[in-house]
Amino acid sequence: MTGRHVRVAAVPQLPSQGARGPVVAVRGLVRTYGSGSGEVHALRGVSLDVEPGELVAVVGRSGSGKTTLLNVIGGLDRPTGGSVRVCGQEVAELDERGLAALRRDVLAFVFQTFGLLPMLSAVENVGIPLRLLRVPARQREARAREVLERVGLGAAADQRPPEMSGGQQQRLLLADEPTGQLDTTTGAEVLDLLRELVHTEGMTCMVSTHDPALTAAADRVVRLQDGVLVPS
Ligand SMILES: Nc1ncnc2c1ncn2[C@@H]1O[C@H](COP(=O)(O)OP(=O)(O)OP(=O)(O)O)[C@@H](O)[C@H]1O
Repeated sequence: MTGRHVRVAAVPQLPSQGARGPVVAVRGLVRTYGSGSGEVHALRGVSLDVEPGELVAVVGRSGSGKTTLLNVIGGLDRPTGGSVRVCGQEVAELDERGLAALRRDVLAFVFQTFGLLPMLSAVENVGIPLRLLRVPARQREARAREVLERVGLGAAADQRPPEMSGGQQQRLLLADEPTGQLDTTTGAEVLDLLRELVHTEGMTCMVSTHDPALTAAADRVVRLQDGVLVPS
């Protein structure tokens, strides 16, 4: 899978993040692609709650609907039926401005590699492709700083992307196979950072993964099979 693209729609008024109840409440979620003989039933009635501060791993075979589930929860894709509430807000009711506000204030996405990993500093993010090429750490950092200087971001090198500054509690991180294409060491680092965000900063996190180490670290594992949740 690849990160599919953002379609943004506006209820800028999001409910208070201090509100009680689950961060994510999914009910009878259906997502069907195409029509007629080409219909694909990616999600066929999924219901699920994610409580504040939980790290939930979504597992299942390739094509079982993991990415679709995260994309619909994050408002990157629209449901065909059912309901998704994030911090009490029905995501399908949000228009472009509302979804933009949701992303700014409540949730963050991590896609498979190469996207910005919100928990890493700018210099670490820029260094990811070099890391995958096994460029040694010092060289990697020097090159990443040079690139940031060149684009006028030298001063931001050690900052994390602002939307993840950690100032807010009860933020939702949706991560689609965050360790999918990383080597074991880098994958373990990302996993440590995820744990830290959830356990010390109180974030709520849903990850889709095929990675047993990530599954083992989760508070709860939910399994998708052909678009439905099955006992894991
Ligand atoms: N935009 C789309 N148009 C048509 N079919 C799609 C689209 N997005 C997903 N699908 C189909 O929906 C089903 C679920 O796909 P999805 O990417 O959610 O699975 P996944 O569990 O994330 O797989 P992977 O582990 O390979 O990432 C698959 O059959 C896929 O081909």
